[in-house]
Amino acid sequence: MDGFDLFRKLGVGTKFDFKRFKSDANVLNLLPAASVSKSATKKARLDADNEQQESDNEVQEAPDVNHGTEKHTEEGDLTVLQGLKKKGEKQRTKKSKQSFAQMKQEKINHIRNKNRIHCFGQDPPNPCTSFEQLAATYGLNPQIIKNIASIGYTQPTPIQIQAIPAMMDRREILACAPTGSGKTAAFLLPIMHHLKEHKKKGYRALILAPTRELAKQIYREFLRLSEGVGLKAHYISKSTTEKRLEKKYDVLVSTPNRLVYMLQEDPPLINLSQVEWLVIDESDKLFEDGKTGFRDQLAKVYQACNSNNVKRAMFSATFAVEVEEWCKLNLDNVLQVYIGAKNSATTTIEQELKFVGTESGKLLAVRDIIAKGVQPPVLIFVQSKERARELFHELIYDGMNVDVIHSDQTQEQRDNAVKNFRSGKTWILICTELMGRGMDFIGVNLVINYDFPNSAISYIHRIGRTGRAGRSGRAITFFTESDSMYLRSIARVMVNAGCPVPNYMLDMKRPNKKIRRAAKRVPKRDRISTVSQYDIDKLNKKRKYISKDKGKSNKRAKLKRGAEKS
Ligand SMILES: Nc1ncnc2c1ncn2[C@@H]1O[C@H](COP(=O)(O)OP(=O)(O)OP(=O)(O)O)[C@@H](O)[C@H]1O
Repeated sequence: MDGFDLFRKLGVGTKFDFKRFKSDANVLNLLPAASVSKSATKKARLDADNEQQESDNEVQEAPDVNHGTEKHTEEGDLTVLQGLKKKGEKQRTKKSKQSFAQMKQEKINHIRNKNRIHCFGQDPPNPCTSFEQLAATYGLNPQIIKNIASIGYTQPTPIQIQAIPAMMDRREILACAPTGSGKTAAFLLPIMHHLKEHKKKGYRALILAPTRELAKQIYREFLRLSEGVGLKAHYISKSTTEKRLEKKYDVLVSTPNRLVYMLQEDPPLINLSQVEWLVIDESDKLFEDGKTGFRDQLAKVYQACNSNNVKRAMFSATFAVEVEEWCKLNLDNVLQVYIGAKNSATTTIEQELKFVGTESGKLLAVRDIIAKGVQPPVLIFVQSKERARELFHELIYDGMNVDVIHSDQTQEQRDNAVKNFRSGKTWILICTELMGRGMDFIGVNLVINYDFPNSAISYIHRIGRTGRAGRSGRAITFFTESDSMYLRSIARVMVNAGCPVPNYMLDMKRPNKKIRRAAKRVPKRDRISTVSQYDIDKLNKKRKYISKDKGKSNKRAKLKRGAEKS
């Protein structure tokens, strides 16, 4: 066994620093030969450089390479070594860069998979998994980071992880994430970052929401997150009509209706030409046509936001194909961010369907649920303001701590209803679709769909008032035979969220187009009353008869008086 063989045996699994132990290598005849093949040279070079990432085999192979027959001078060998080193260094840098990029991408993919983040669009920015990382990467104001911490947000939610970096990069986005998953902060934080400080330029960001209550809630969240930053936000209430207010604020939160009214005044009461960010919350709702939607109003607002550099962001818990198509056509290099499956309910909600037979069965069922004990606050959804009033009268008569909110009330009444429910003064709030979207009442434990929702989308939003921000919640949906044709779509939402549903509901035939269209209209239902519909009809008939009779006797009396006068 010669010196080389001995070296080979002992050197298995070790790395040899040729530079440091050059004289030893020389003695053992281990220095590389100039005539070795290209690949062999590369291996030798990598070993010589004591590269950490090299495999043991390669190290083992190195002496073979050096086992040349040619004799060299020490200087010549050194030159070769240096040349090899330079070449190898480049390759190594390239290789390590590649493997670093690959590792980084794997990490990013892992973060996205773990948080069920799906991105569509060119070059999605890297997700940021902590608020500190946002500060480090984008220079988010430390005061905002402080505010986030004092509110109690310890880490970003999945939509915040991906949508905040996107908006920080000034990307136009379409974002869909489940109810209660923190979409509001996802768009407010980047806006605050871009606007930086108060400027007397007029509104630089506009946020639209379908209801005044939601607009006010977003405004309040903005105040909380931007405290001490100096930015000024304004929420348009009915009384705001003064143009001079404009320069005082940086951010405007409004409903489309109110804004369009102000834009259409002559001269317009508001100027939106400075708007840099336009955020549409509940975008699928605002894109709806007709009486319940805001599509026309939205078009007018777009026209008014006529700055060249306006960026748009759409957020909602539910997805509509029309919105996606519009965004693809009209937004610049749009990035679509979806969390989880599209149009799915939050998985922290325990969902239940309850067959109640008839309309009167609903009243019995709701009384029964409450009598068995519920943990307030509780929200009860009905399909119309008339029914909200009717149910309210029934439950208040039972002595329950209940209130009602609907669009026929004054703004003050509505504000009080929300305030009392938020503060815990009211335990049960009866509401219409008005409260269905976006409202964030902390800790709603139970949502009762007294009237069956007329779409899966409406269902997802209604039940999404509970189980927010990772909390658990419960939703009970009453149904009668007349609701059976819409059962299938709700049952599917439930199954997708992991809730048990009887098979027959899933096997039901999909209603045809005509029925689906009809389903969009509010179905006619019997009055909500302890007195049966039969008795109500009988009572109404009797009332009619009495009033007719009264009319007759009044006529007779008049004639009698006339006769007496003459
Ligand atoms: N990072 C966070 N950590 C903890 N809680 C958060 C975080 N971000 C937001 N929240 C809280 O989560 C709740 C829901 O947030 P938000 O109202 O923005 O939900 P949303 O996704 O807009 O829901 P919806 O679709 O119903 O409008 C709020 O109470 C909010 O304060």
